[in-house]
Amino acid sequence: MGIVHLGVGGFHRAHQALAIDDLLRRGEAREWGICGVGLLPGDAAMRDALNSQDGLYTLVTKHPDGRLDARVIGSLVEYLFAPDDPEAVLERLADPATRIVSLTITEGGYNFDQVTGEFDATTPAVVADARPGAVPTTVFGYVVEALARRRARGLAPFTVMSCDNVQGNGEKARTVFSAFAALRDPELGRWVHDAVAFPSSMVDRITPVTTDEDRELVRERLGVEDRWPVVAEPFFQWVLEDRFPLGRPPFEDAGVQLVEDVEPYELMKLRLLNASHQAIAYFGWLSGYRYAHEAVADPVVATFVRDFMDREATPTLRPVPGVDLDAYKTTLLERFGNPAVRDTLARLCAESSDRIPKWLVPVVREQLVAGGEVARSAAVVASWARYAEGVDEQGEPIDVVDRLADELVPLARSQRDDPVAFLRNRALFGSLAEEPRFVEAYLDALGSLHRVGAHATLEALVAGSRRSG
Ligand SMILES: NC(=O)c1ccc[n+]([C@@H]2O[C@H](COP(=O)([O-])OP(=O)(O)OC[C@H]3O[C@@H](n4cnc5c(N)ncnc54)[C@H](O)[C@@H]3O)[C@@H](O)[C@H]2O)c1
Ligand SMILES: O=P(O)(O)OC[C@@H](O)[C@@H](O)[C@H](O)[C@H](O)CO
Repeated sequence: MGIVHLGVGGFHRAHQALAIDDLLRRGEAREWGICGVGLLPGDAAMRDALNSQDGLYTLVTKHPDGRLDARVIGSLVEYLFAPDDPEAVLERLADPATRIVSLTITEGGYNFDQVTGEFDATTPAVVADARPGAVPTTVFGYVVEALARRRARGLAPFTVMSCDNVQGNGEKARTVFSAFAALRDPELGRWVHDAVAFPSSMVDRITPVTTDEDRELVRERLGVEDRWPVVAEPFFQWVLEDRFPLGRPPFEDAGVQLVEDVEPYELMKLRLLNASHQAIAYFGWLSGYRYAHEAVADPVVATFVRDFMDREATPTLRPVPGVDLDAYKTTLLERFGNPAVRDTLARLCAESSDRIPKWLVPVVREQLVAGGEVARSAAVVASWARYAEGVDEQGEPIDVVDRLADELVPLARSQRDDPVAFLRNRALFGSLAEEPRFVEAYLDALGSLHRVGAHATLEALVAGSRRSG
């Protein structure tokens, strides 16, 4: 087992585990099987599912015309649930056979301040993990204790490969893991910073949450009783920096693009795909849709999203080697529109406070500096603020799933009297509430959302774009 993966959710099982499975089938990655690890209490369900079926599961690829491909993935050779036996996880990480530790721990998992980009050392679980002799509970505690053990044993550090939708995910991982290590010991912090490789990557495959219908589909069509299959769209992309001092699987044989500089690809993906998901999510929900494909089948939503991509996101990108951006954007809308995938707007609306600041706010900042357009980005932020009120346009409750919900919902409700209230949250938006051009567009959109609702607001924005050419 050469890889330990932390955060075995849907995405890892549809992406990296597939790539390794491809290589194993070709006989090319025998020493690169994956040990999956779950760190959070909620991962007990994955432990039970995977361990009851020898780590095997079904990956179902859903094509837009309704065709399905299904295969059993066998690259997860072991699964450890860390709360059951923290020491077993630490020793698996410290084992000389472990050469890569990969991560899909979500954007929030990196625990950094959204404005300064610095590691947040005040989180209670982090404070606890930094104490001498602590039994870890966080990703920081596990990875850094394992690195410290390797160092003490004269073993080279493993490579930490982040596969999360965080810009500069490798560098960000270096920042947060070395900052945590420095809390334990400044010298250890310097060593983690300098001696550990943190390649960055761009990863892409829309992987919705598995539903009971998916389980039923696997049972009916394939005759397989699978406790936790995973479903995904056909599209697969992985662009990776080739910095693996202890070696790596021959990823290129599994369709991975190995490049010197992943940043142009990351910016393209996070600002065109993920930020557009945010553009679809709240406006879509408030307009009465529940699935991404339903929302983009509405020409007003699709035109708004394409205008956002063309006029606000694209001007902030760098040239992307070998990519025709126009075709990329057209393909994105086709992917969002795949009716078979049934990606829920609820998934896209969750954990907004970890997504909007990371994907959309950087677009706004760059557009403000360059004198570019910001009206659509401002409207997306306003649509989140309206959604965060927790009540829809019919007076029905909205389940706001966000680690900051307790703080954000009252703030959003107060904006009926104080319209800039939500935007003044500096931890999320920095100084955006002091940018007159942005604030004007934001207040226009929020006022319109309150007066005429989400769909009419989008119609006006789209019509405004046509008038201004
Ligand atoms: N689903 C997709 O379409 C997709 C596509 C590309 C990239 N990704 C990346 O993968 C991440 C996970 O997506 P998913 O669909 O697998 O989600 P998921 O909910 O199925 O799984 C998330 C996993 O991350 C773990 N996790 C969450 N917070 C953590 C924390 N603070 N510390 C340690 N572990 C933590 C959970 O325990 C779980 O194992 C996304 O946040 C994104 O960065 C997802
Ligand atoms: O999973 P998250 O939190 O990074 O974001 C939600 C979606 O935008 C995301 O999962 C996309 O579906 C994915 O990034 C496509 O590759």
